[in-house]
Amino acid sequence: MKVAKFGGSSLANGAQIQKVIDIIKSDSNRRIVVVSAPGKRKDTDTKVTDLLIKYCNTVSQGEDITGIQNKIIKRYQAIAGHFGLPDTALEPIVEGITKLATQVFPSRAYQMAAFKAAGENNNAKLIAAIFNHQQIPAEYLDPKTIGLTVTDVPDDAQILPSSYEKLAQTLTQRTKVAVVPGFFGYNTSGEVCTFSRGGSDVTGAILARAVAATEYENFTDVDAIYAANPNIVPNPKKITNLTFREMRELSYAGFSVFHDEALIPAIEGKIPVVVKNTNHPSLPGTLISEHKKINHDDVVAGIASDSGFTGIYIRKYLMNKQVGFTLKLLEILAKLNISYEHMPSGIDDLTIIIRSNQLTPELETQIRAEIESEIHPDDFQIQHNYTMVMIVGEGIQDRVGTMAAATASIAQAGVSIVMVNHGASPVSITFGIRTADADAAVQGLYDTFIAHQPIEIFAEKTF
Ligand SMILES: Nc1ncnc2c1ncn2[C@@H]1O[C@H](COP(=O)(O)OP(=O)(O)O)[C@@H](O)[C@H]1O
Ligand SMILES: N[C@@H](CC(=O)OP(=O)(O)O)C(=O)O
Repeated sequence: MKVAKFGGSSLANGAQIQKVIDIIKSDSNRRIVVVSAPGKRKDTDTKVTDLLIKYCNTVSQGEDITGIQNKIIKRYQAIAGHFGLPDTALEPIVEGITKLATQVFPSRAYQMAAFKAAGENNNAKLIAAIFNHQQIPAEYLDPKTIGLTVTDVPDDAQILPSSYEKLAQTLTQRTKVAVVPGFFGYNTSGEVCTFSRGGSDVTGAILARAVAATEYENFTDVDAIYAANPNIVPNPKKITNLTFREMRELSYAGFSVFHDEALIPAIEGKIPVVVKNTNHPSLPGTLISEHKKINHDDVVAGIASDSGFTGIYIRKYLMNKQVGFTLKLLEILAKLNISYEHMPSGIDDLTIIIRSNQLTPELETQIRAEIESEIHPDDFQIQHNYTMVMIVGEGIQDRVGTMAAATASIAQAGVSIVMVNHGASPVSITFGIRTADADAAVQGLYDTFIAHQPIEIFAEKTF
């Protein structure tokens, strides 16, 4: 059995959904279909999820909702119209979207989650109706009915491991194609909680693990995963094969084509993931699996970059002799509910790198005050606008000369490196770069490691 997830770009209008129908018809193993909300029809368009966020804000502010409500309903109407669906098929969708405005929620965060989730939920209902209309026996399945229970975090939920058993029971041995909305589940009290943005990939991976699928197919709008973001490097090379570890690092560091958290269920269940193009489904795409054949000339599989990081820099002489120093620092962050991403350290210096979106000006003031009073640093700075640039490849750690080639190529691009994290992961090296310089660094690394392979590797050394 295969689980096929279709992203917003594959479901943006009737013509795209026709391609989805053809894909489902062409392989009877595709039994579970996970759908996103309708995405952008062209660059200047707005995703339905973003329209729903606006809708929720308009409701909260007590403003006139007619315009935004109609805009959302029209997206579904246009799709239904393309397939000549009867009005009765659209009624529950119109009702669902209209009802949101008057529903009462335990808090603003749950309200926003329910609005966002309505994008995928109504699309799944509509697509199940279209499948049936096109003689594909299909049924819409609510994440609540199938047992997709998640942690109680309205906009960044995680699957509860105990869900897998119920999901396996409810999803296997169905005679019809199951159409499941991506992006959300329910907490144990029955409230909608979404995954983070792009999280329909996560739903697909969870269901694939639950049913021990032979493959998790992730259909999108590119022929493969490229060795660098095509919005940064023109015409990058396609990647045929990646390991789970490589993909996890690349998606964490900015390969937005596949959600980084979606790798976890795939890794746990050893489910091969294939990223394919809905517009060219006969192309092989990129296979992500536990192992891959290592080509010794390919030191680096991909180069990713992600902006939006902040460094908290601390210098404290004899930090290395102080028992519990780092613990004290991390306790301050934990108390303020801040998680960290990286923590490179020297003898007297330490930088904690966090996602900038966790900070508010008030929190920053609080961090400053707590660190000054608890730690008494000799120097202390909060530095914004970091971008993490990462080179990723199996065996990178063991190839003598990789770091030298990487730093030389960043230098040749005229970029200075603010931070390096090498050795923590056996498959990646991370460079902290000023955001204004990040694209130049990515291009430089791409030219060295991907465009002009093979690079000179002096030897391979393992422990
Ligand atoms: N390394 C990469 N390879 C391929 N696509 C990438 C890469 N990095 C970023 N992307 C972007 O990811 C997009 C696909 O992801 P997304 O927009 O979330 O699709 P979907 O709507 O199918 O979920 C591509 O159109 C591309 O712009
Ligand atoms: N619609 C949600 C979830 C998602 O995964 O969408 P997409 O498949 O279009 O990236 C979002 O925009 O975040």
